[in-house]
Amino acid sequence: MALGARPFGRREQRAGRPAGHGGTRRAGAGLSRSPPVTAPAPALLLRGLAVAHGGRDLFAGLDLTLPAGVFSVLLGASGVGKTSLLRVIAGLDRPAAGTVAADDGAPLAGRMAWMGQRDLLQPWARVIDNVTLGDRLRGRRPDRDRAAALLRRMGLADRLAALPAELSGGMRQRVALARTLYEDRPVVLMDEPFSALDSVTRARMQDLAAETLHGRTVVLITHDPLEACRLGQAILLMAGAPVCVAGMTVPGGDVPRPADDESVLHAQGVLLRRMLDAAGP
Ligand SMILES: Nc1ncnc2c1ncn2[C@@H]1O[C@H](COP(=O)(O)OP(=O)(O)OP(=O)(O)O)[C@@H](O)[C@H]1O
Repeated sequence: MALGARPFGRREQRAGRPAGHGGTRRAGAGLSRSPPVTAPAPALLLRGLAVAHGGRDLFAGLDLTLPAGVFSVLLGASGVGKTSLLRVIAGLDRPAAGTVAADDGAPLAGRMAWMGQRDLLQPWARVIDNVTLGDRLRGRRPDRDRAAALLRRMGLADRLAALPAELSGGMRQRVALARTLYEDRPVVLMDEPFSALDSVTRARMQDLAAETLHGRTVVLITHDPLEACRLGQAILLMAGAPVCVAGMTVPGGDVPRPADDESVLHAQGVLLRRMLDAAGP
């Protein structure tokens, strides 16, 4: 299947089905400290976003809709601003202008889980306690059985009592992924969540994430076109300064798509070509 793309443009690139308009919310409210919820996942409405670092405009008047209940995958060259955008969506950074809102009009605070590039594991806490850390911070009783089940599915059944310093980089990343999935939020923001994993483990964790996060609004940053084509239900390529976003046509089929599917392999090739073109000579 051909992978098309709309031309780069600074204004809205709508990815996925239309969504009703809700109230606006200024980013900066911070990530959740409230109890986990299992609730309908909203679309994310980014309107007029402006972000600058060191006198350079990363975003200027960026409008983007991230559709409800599906995986949106962000790709783009190193330094283009993917993490900066995700941090603004998360409310960790405040944009110079613009808003991030849910299309259902309810506040996003309390509905998001965040997995950054750094695993942020607490060095003194054992693996299972790192996974349930959010519950303990909120004064809730941790569900250790659920945490252990997640860790077992991640191949870490024999590491529940280990300290982070006793783990490999890939193991640490899986613990951080388990912590993110454990939070059970309708909106999940993940910055290169599989980057430290070998190919087999990566494919397995992609499968697990697709299954566990089915129906959630997921925004996932990756440098890997195959990952984008396996998981993406909206695939967004960022380029330029200020950033333009191009919505790519996604391969057909449910996610996770098989890595050896002909349409996935074709789409991966087309996407890589687009990334090379966007990077310039
Ligand atoms: N807190 C900050 N202060 C100053 N400059 C920053 C800050 N955060 C990011 N930048 C700059 O903004 C630009 C975009 O950074 P960002 O981390 O968003 O890129 P990225 O696309 O996620 O890159 P990568 O793929 O390498 O993770 C870079 O030039 C970076 O140096």
